[in-house]
Amino acid sequence: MYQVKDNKLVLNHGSIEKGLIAVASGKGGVGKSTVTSNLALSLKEKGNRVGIVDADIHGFSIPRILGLKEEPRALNDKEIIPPEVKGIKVMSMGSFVGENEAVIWRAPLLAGALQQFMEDVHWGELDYLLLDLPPGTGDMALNIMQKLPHSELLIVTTPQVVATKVAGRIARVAEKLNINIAGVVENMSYYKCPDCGHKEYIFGEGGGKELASFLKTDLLGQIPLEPEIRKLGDEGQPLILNNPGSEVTRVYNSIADKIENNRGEFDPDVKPLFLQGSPGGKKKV
Ligand SMILES: Nc1ncnc2c1ncn2[C@@H]1O[C@H](COP(=O)(O)OP(=O)(O)OP(=O)(O)O)[C@@H](O)[C@H]1O
Repeated sequence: MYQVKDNKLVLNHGSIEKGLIAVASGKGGVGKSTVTSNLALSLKEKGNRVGIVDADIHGFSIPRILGLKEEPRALNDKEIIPPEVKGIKVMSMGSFVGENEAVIWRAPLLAGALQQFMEDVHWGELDYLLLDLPPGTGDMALNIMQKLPHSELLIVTTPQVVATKVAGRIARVAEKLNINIAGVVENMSYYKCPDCGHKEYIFGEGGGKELASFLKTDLLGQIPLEPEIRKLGDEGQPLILNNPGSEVTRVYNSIADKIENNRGEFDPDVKPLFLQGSPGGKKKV
């Protein structure tokens, strides 16, 4: 699917220079796609070239959140031009798999589509490619991680104990596959009263921190529960572009900074095709 050369992932029609980040969650609905979209924009605002693969076959939400209307364009039967929205190149499985197609049929399609996305899409030179994984530890998320051993796992969870427990499971799967963990993002951490500033921990407190310490990784940030995130997400206007001075934007920018600073090197000895027991794909430097 790609080769590692000069500390880059070299694709047929492009390259990934800094990171292939797989965004995962144990449970659905914790805000994985919202985090993927806003983080992609924050990385882009810092001058990075960013692409997203929406592989969440249970609900393709990236196009809605980013306000993407355009479809990918086929140059011929082997080359695809990805649509671009707000400076981000996006390929969504939704363009290839019917909304009403049964999930059981989608799994094999997903594996084929992912390969096609990596091999046939004209990504050009990217700094980051973010993958919005299907929620949970099911075959689909596993399959993607196996095929992309140079990816790093970014885990999104709410502070709820049950959510962090399930998120922990996917991290352990990643560990078995020797996939590096980029860190944990806690979403919907608290609601701050706009009048008095009091913080209400609606989904409990401390889950993200606990999960990060259990996985020996970093808690990269805690994103508040903010009605504007939902509203703007539904309108295709992600919050960080619309409210650059907000606390939420500040948290996203700080997560993006940490990702930039923790950048490792792609290990050329790891081959893209999964081999049991092969070492992790990105060395920390
Ligand atoms: N911090 C937040 N504050 C308020 N609403 C949020 C926040 N994060 C996400 N949401 C909202 O929660 C809902 C679920 O978010 P999203 O679709 O990103 O979740 P998901 O984990 O990708 O879901 P799934 O993978 O199950 O499709 C959306 O309506 C989104 O706008």
